[in-house]
Amino acid sequence: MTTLSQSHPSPSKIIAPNAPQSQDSKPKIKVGVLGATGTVGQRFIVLLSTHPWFAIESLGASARSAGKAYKDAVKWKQVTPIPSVAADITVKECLPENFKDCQVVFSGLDADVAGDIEGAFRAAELAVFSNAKNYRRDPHVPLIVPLVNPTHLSILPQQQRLHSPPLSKGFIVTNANCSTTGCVIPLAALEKAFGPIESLVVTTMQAISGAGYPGVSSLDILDNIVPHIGGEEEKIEWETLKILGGITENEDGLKAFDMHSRKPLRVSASCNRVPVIDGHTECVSVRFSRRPPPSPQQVREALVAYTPEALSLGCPSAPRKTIVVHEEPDRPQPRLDRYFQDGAGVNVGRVRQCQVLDIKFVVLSNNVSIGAATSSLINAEYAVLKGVVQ
Ligand SMILES: NC(=O)C1=CN([C@@H]2O[C@H](COP(=O)(O)OP(=O)(O)OC[C@H]3O[C@@H](n4cnc5c(N)ncnc54)[C@H](OP(=O)(O)O)[C@@H]3O)[C@@H](O)[C@H]2O)C=CC1
Ligand SMILES: N[C@@H](CC(=O)OP(=O)(O)O)C(=O)O
Repeated sequence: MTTLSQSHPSPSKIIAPNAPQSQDSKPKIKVGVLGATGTVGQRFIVLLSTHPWFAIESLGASARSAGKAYKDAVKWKQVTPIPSVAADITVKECLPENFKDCQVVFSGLDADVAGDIEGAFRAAELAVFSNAKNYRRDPHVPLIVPLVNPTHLSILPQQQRLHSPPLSKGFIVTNANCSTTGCVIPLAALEKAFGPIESLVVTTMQAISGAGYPGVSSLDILDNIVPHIGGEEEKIEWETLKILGGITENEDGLKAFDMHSRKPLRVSASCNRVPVIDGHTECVSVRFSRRPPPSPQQVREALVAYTPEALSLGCPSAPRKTIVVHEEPDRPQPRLDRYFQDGAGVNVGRVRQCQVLDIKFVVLSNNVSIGAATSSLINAEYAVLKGVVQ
């Protein structure tokens, strides 16, 4: 259910040139993929097969797939062939003892099972980078969009200390819902340049691949729009606050996410499923706290100038251009723009004045790449560079 376009740029074209030599010259870190046969799992396999720091060691999925060679277990939907480094690996059940040679696991697990499995892997001292929603609301688990708030990793020592027994290497880091991710990256750029955003109204047009494989039935989605995606609007509304909020230290010395460390941001989201294979499009309107608000041209310049720490630090999977701003009146479009930079950045267009709030624009993000697997990878790269994963 993914990536049917023929226009994938080669991953080598997006590798940032500034990855520190010290990491490149070290032995590769052995990693596992949980949910390796799924939509997100397949994207992990493609990205990891050429990764400069990580090497695929183990693959996990359900009991239905366990015991089979990966190439026989997976319904491969990528436009490139199954990478040879993964094709003959025997898929295992998602039990920590099957992943004991890994330092890191990436999870593309179905949310029905991700909670228990990821918790068991953390308890077994594995570093877990998850796409699933299960731990996102946990007050000790960072919810990280790597091009926005990687510094929230600083809560991990507390997560490890509060675990019983305390952990030395195991932890869980989550990334956000794919629609939240696409929206929050331009918002972060705007807040950096112009201060707090007071209100946000967002309407999404979400791709079919967001629902995994086999996903939405063809009879439901062809020639149609489905104006409901269960739980999605609520996730966008609270995840945005956790990501853009700060971390404070309470009187008891414990760190806590502070979703309201700034003037509370009011968010209203409306979510729709549309007959597009990959790429979520979102129509966004914002009101700034600061008066007068920035002009559309100032907004365009701020979006283009946004440079996240993940890029300047040298995370190899960080896109060179975090936000591409289109000038054409009919861009971005999923079919034309979703694979630019291998889907690792976001595309913004139609930046203009809003007669109700201040500014409105359209954002397109690749839900399977920056909305899922690529974000997990950059989170892990950042953690390596910060010495959190050794
Ligand atoms: N698709 C997207 O755009 C995004 C998805 N996500 C999240 O990422 C996760 C994966 O999504 P997606 O790839 O779309 O889902 P898929 O349905 O395509 O894949 C689910 C994966 O979970 C595995 N699985 C299912 N049941 C079990 C089990 N009992 N034990 C072990 N493994 C199991 C499946 O293995 P098997 O093949 O053996 O059944 C498969 O590998 C979900 O939590 C989703 O919400 C987040 C952001 C974006
Ligand atoms: N619900 C999203 C994808 C997803 O799985 O989101 P989450 O990880 O927040 O459950 C979509 O359908 O496009």
